Amino acid sequence: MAGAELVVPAWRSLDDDVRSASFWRMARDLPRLTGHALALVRTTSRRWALAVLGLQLLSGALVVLMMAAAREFFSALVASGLVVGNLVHVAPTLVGVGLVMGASKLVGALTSACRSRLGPRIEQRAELRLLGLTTRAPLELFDEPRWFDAMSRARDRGVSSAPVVVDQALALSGALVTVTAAVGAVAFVSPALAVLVLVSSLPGAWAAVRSAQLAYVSRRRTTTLRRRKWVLSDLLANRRAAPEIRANQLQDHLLGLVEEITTRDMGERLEVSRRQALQRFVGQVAGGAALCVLYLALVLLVRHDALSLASASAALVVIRSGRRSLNRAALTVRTLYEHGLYLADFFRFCSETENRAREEEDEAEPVPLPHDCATLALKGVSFTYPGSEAPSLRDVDLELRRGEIVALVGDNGSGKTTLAKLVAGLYRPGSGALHWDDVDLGTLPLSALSERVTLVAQDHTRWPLTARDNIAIGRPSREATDELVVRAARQARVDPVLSSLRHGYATLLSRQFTDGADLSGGQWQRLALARAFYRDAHLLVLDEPTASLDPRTERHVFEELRALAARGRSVLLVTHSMRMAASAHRIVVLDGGRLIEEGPHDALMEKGGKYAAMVGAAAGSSDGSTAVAPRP
Ligand SMILES: Nc1ncnc2c1ncn2[C@@H]1O[C@H](COP(=O)(O)OP(=O)(O)OP(=O)(O)O)[C@@H](O)[C@H]1O
Repeated sequence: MAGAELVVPAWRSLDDDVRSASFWRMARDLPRLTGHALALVRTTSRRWALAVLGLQLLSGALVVLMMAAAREFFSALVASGLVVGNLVHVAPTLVGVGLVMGASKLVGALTSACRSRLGPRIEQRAELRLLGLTTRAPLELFDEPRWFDAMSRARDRGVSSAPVVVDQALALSGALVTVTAAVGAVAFVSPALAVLVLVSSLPGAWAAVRSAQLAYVSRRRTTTLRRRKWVLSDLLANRRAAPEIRANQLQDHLLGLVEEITTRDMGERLEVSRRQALQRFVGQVAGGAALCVLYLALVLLVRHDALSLASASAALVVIRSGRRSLNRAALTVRTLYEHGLYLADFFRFCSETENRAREEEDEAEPVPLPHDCATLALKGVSFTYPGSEAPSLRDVDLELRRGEIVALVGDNGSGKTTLAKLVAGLYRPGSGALHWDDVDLGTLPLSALSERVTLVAQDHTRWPLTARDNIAIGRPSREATDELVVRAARQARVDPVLSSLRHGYATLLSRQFTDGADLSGGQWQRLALARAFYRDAHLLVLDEPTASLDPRTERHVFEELRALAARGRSVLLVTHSMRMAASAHRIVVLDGGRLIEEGPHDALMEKGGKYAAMVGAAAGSSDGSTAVAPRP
């Protein structure tokens, strides 16, 4: 593991963009990147953004006012000849300076307060937009590495960059207003001095940008390293991995790996700090020299009567704040550019995903699907996962009739889960068609079929919700009465377990939260079944729903399924349990993605083909699946 590299994420392709970005390139791209931030502001926090901009203009006006107030003050001071008795005449001008300074601080504080109102709103907006897309995107996109990578990038960096970009865009506009006001005020008394102010700030700005650039490039270089550390440290503190780590005494080995990685990361960070310190030093020396030149120019201007002493002193006050703002602007541009790239990436991902989802919906006409269905038929269905070469299903013809339990059996990888997912409306077939009676489902959105189906997936989710909600989310649109929830729990034989929890059905099923509880593997499986029973859909697609159940519960669940079938529901049951399969009305055998046998247990046993061989193998096994339950 130590030597293995994780896949380098695609977003590292931005490295070169950022590393090689000159100021001119940034200046060219910035309007486009900040445009994205404005789009977010428009739809979330327009009022606060306008308040910030208004306050920033006010702050610019205060800089000019400061110059005037400081000049008045220094003029009065010079006029007083620094005689103590005359100083009283200086007091009003000093009060003026104090008032402008106070107002300036107040406006600064208000600006920060308004800016801080924006970030959380924007982040929430971006996050909800992303999650809205990830939960609605067609499932096949999750099988496309390129899309998945873009999604991780948008989630990991895009969402958190959104508030940063908005904040930095506002910070930049504020800094530019201050710089313009300061340089304008200085230019009013001496244009040459204004040019000098700008030039003398360059070394500091250069050092700030280079330092940020260094940190960024180093962070990118160590991304893979840090991801490996996260993966490992997550496992070292993970509840599920904890028993295995202890039982197999993996502690020292795993800690050794983490130490190796963190040492490399630390070395890189120390090197960056060293180079940053050097750059800061060079910048400060050059900046100090430039400042000396500036002061010298001021002295010369005063000496040659090109500038009054009062104006020169006032200019000094304003120059300080102008230079500070210029340095801030340089840093802000850097951060804005970097995060702007992530945000642009986020928007690109969102619009591509929206287009893909729209294409999927557009292909389909909104023809209403009859509620009930006598036969769901698959006709010549083939399917290949995105990015795979070999098809997982080949030319499958199959009918699922109302009131029938069909067991789907076959070796590992024969295509059972894939077929179940197609029947559940999660994928469209690559070729062939699905018919809901005489409605071709290819003409409908996939969601039309999902509405009529319930799926218990092989790796069903253990929702960190209360026991009650774990069942009720089976159909969120229905009002979850106690009666309905408990009935579903009883059908899945999980009611006694849930009732005996500390807070009964209100117990949170996650040990990651205080007072939370956990269930055994089989109990979680019963809960997943309860959710399916609660959903009460026309067609139940169950992918190995009893793999973790004890034989008595398995038998009970099968009786429930039979009762559902008697009420006109259809059941597609993916199973490795020959006992369950034998009890189904019909058995379908898949092999290498092809349907090779189909019929009731007795007929298939008589045929002596693949199914009979599987039953024979199970009979010879010690997994307890030798006994074949009574057939319907
Ligand atoms: N998301 C995926 N992307 C690419 N190939 C996949 C994907 N899921 C499954 N496959 C491939 O499709 C084939 C059928 O897989 P499927 O999961 O349908 O088999 P299965 O019969 O349910 O197996 P098992 O009994 O082990 O659950 C396998 O070759 C598998 O490698």
